[in-house]
Amino acid sequence: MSPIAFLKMHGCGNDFVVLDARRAPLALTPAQVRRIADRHRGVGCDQLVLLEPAADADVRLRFLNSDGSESGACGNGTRCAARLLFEEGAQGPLSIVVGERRLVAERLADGRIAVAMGEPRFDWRQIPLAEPCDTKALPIAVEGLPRPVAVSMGNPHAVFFVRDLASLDVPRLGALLERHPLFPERANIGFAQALAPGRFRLRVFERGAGLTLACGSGACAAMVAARRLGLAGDTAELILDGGTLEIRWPGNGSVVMIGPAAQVFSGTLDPELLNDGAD
Ligand SMILES: N[C@@H](CCC[C@H](N)C(=O)O)C(=O)O
Repeated sequence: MSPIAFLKMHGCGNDFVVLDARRAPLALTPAQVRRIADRHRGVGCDQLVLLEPAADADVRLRFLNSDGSESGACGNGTRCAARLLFEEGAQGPLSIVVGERRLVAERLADGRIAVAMGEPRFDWRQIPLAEPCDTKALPIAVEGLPRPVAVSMGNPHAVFFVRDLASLDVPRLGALLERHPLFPERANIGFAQALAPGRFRLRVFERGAGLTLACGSGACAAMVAARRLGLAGDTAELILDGGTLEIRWPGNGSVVMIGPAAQVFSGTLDPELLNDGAD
């Protein structure tokens, strides 16, 4: 196998290995994904972003978590891929296909990327949940936490609104809740604290990647959940460990996420890293 070029990018510290499969198809096994994402023996990242050709859009994106699993959404990864296309000379707005969803990305005058992430879903089957229940207050009772809100942004999220985020052991609680029996496909677990009207502190334990510095779809889910509970208006600032995202959602239609996307370095993957006998 010949060396494969990659780009290292991040959005608010949520980091990605970006691989371009628009001209030559690239099929990676979960074990290969895990080796590339390994922070000691590979390049290291929270997710791999695969750019693929799309007949009726600018690009199709696939997102692979560091544990090798695939996700139907990744907000920060979408902004990074959009930035790459803009750097290549594409003129916005960009049409981006992710699974069944069609997203739209634009570059703002201040350099930030805005992505219309599609409509949030609230039906228990769409999250998905293991059984019918009120998605505004899931029947999960863990260590005195309030009941979480469930939202699908193309991937499953549960958001807990807490009083004191700093006092929570997010890695431990996240790992416990990601695999709660109510989530047949596991879930991304967000912990949000209201700081002021329209401002929230948020930490997300991501399905398949653990605690990350930022989760774009998690920020969208938290804002939508806050609005559903009457805790937010049409826009909110979500302050994550690695930076701030602005989220807009007027109560219907697509959720718009605005934030930075950065390029860090480029390189080539040694074919040995992709050798499935290398573990
Ligand atoms: N970091 C992402 C979300 C990546 C996928 C997620 N871990 C999942 O499995 O659904 C983001 O910025 O949205």
